[in-house]
Amino acid sequence: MSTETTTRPSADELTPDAAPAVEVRDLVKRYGRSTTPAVDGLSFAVRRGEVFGLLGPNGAGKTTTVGVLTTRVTKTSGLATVAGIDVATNPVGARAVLGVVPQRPNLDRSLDARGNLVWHAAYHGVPRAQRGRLADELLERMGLAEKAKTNPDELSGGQAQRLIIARGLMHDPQVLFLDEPSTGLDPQARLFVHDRVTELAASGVTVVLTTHDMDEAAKLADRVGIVDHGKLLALDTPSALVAALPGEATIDLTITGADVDVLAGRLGELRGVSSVEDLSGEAASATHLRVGCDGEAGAALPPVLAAVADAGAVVTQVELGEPTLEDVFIDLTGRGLR
Ligand SMILES: Nc1ncnc2c1ncn2[C@@H]1O[C@H](COP(=O)(O)OP(=O)(O)OP(=O)(O)O)[C@@H](O)[C@H]1O
Repeated sequence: MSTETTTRPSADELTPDAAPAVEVRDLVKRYGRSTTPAVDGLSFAVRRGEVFGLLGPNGAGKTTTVGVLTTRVTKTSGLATVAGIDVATNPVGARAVLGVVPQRPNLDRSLDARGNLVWHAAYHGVPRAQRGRLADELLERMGLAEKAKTNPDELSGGQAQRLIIARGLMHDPQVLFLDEPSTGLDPQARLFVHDRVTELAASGVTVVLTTHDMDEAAKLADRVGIVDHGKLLALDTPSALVAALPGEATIDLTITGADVDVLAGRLGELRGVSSVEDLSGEAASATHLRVGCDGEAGAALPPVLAAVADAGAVVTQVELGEPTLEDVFIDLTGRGLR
């Protein structure tokens, strides 16, 4: 009987430079006497320089996974590495290469904004001569230069969040973990944080973010992993996940003046059209047709509109329905509230 061999070296055998930015393998976390594990055999790897989104409903195990990776939570079993460093056997080494922006603000209220940054740098062994300069640079980058001497209690939620991101960057981490970075932010602050994330990734920092915001994930993440009940359900680029979704793009048409059966028949024969449904209510004065498309709704739209015009009908409303990452999320994790 042959023994099974693996050709791929494990992260702990790789030199730190060649290892993935983050790897979890068969990770399990069981809290206390809980019968169901919060993380249940999770495996995934994040490439260097990637923005990786970890998505999942409430209680899916995202924060726990990030907690293990950032050395705040002790794993039950499995492997978790950051930049090739095993976080369980070398937590100090791991903390030197990672930055954390936690879900709940945890600024030191006995220090002002700049003091929080400088103290964090000192904790991480950044030379004294560099701390002040770095703090000023990051306050500037995060739009907080005016708030250097402000106590965290007097910052708005969005300003505090930006300060926490600055703090996470003070020791020049290779991997930055952002747990729901834009929850509670106004649209400007959210955009600002998004721009900083994109900038960080461009400068070579790997970013792992958890979010409930599907638009944020689709916009920022190179790849996303969808987890539920502590298990990985899917992992791919947002566009590949959407493309693999069973379901289709749709064109909803509201029209008047057509023989619906004839029109539906003609539409059904068009290339790119996979289905035609009559959704008109019995008492409706206009006809509502839903046209299912093989590819993108935008590509099927011109021939559909031409066929409607040929049938002598008038279109009063058109709506394109493209599947989104949110549809993928709901498809995989269901509609039930946790
Ligand atoms: N300190 C803890 N002690 C016991 N159980 C915990 C603890 N922290 C989390 N859990 C449980 O572990 C499971 C996963 O929680 P976790 O916070 O990792 O989920 P999440 O995906 O981050 O959720 P959310 O999106 O709501 O932040 C949940 O069932 C939660 O109740």
